[in-house]
Amino acid sequence: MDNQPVRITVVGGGSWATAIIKILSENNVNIRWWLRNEADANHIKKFHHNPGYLSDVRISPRKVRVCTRIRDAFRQSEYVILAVPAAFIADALSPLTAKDFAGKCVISAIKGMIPDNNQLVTDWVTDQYGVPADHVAVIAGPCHAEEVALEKQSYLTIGSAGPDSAGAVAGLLTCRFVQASPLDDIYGIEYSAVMKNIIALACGITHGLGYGDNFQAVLVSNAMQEIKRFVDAVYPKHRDLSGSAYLGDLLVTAYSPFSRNRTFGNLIGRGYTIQSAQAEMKMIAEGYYAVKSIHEMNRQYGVSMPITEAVYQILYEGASPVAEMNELKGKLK
Ligand SMILES: NC(=O)C1=CN([C@@H]2O[C@H](COP(=O)(O)OP(=O)(O)OC[C@H]3O[C@@H](n4cnc5c(N)ncnc54)[C@H](OP(=O)(O)O)[C@@H]3O)[C@@H](O)[C@H]2O)C=CC1
Ligand SMILES: O=C(CO)COP(=O)(O)O
Repeated sequence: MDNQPVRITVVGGGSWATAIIKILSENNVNIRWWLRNEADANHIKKFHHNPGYLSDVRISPRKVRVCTRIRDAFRQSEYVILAVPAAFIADALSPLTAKDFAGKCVISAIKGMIPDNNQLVTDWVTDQYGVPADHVAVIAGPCHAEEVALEKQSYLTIGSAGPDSAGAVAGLLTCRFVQASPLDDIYGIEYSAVMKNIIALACGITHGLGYGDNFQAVLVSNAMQEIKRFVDAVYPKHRDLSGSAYLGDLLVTAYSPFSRNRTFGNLIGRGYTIQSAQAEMKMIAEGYYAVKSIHEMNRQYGVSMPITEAVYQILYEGASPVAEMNELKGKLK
């Protein structure tokens, strides 16, 4: 049996990248970890903790080599995991060419869209770097980095077009406290993951405005139908949206105090401006960017999406959260 460690590149220095490294490090791996910040990289090399995110997580120097030059991080790896918010991934990978990706399986852990052209990250990777579709996968499922840090039992779903690569990636991400399973609905999973962030913003906004659990339950059930309408219109396929990669991820993001999107929405509902909410939160709420992409995409599809539209109006058209949610109230059942 081949006992060589699996060689993996992880791109991103935030909470999800740190949590993924913790999961992977439970297995027989050799990780090259790229982060942009030189001071953070030096701190990790010296003290074996990420100073900015999940700083309780120990980074094993035996398994993880930290790099700030992305080409170094890509050298010799079999798998590349992308975990930088979608708005910054093009910038992070800009020194690379298709040659750097040759032969590698690329896995997006990003739950957002490329804002410049409203593209899914997996499609963008294929277009930009020529990675074949059967070498691309996504990491999905209801899983907050903070709970991974605490080793709380969690579940991930690995989506890919080809079941073989999803199975192999699921094996790498299964450990004492995480169970990962493959699923062959890469686009459905990816769009659902993008959209649940928008819904979590709506949950946060309404919570901030003083709406209660009764309203929230109706909001989330209507949201599930809204996600289904959109995903079925964009990528029709028989899929069971009650699975944990869809409904489970919507629930955890809509209700968990760890959610970046819910927290951002809550600040908006409490009267913060977008700039002050962004300044208050160190972390990135993907839904802020995604709602613009989905709104623009929906010009083509014309799907009824009252929740997404309300969030868009509040975040991009200066609509009052009170008035917008008052209007939404009448559209839910
Ligand atoms: N956190 C979670 O529980 C989960 C997150 N995800 C997804 O993972 C992705 C990453 O999110 P997450 O780790 O939470 O984000 P964080 O907010 O924790 O970290 C953001 C990361 O982005 C980097 N960054 C910020 N601005 C730029 C820039 N202009 N150029 C390059 N890098 C930049 C930050 O670097 P620096 O520190 O140097 O500023 C940091 O490494 C998102 O798509 C998210 O939806 C998915 C599942 C769970
Ligand atoms: O996707 C997530 C949990 O599954 C993380 O969501 P937030 O970015 O809102 O924290």
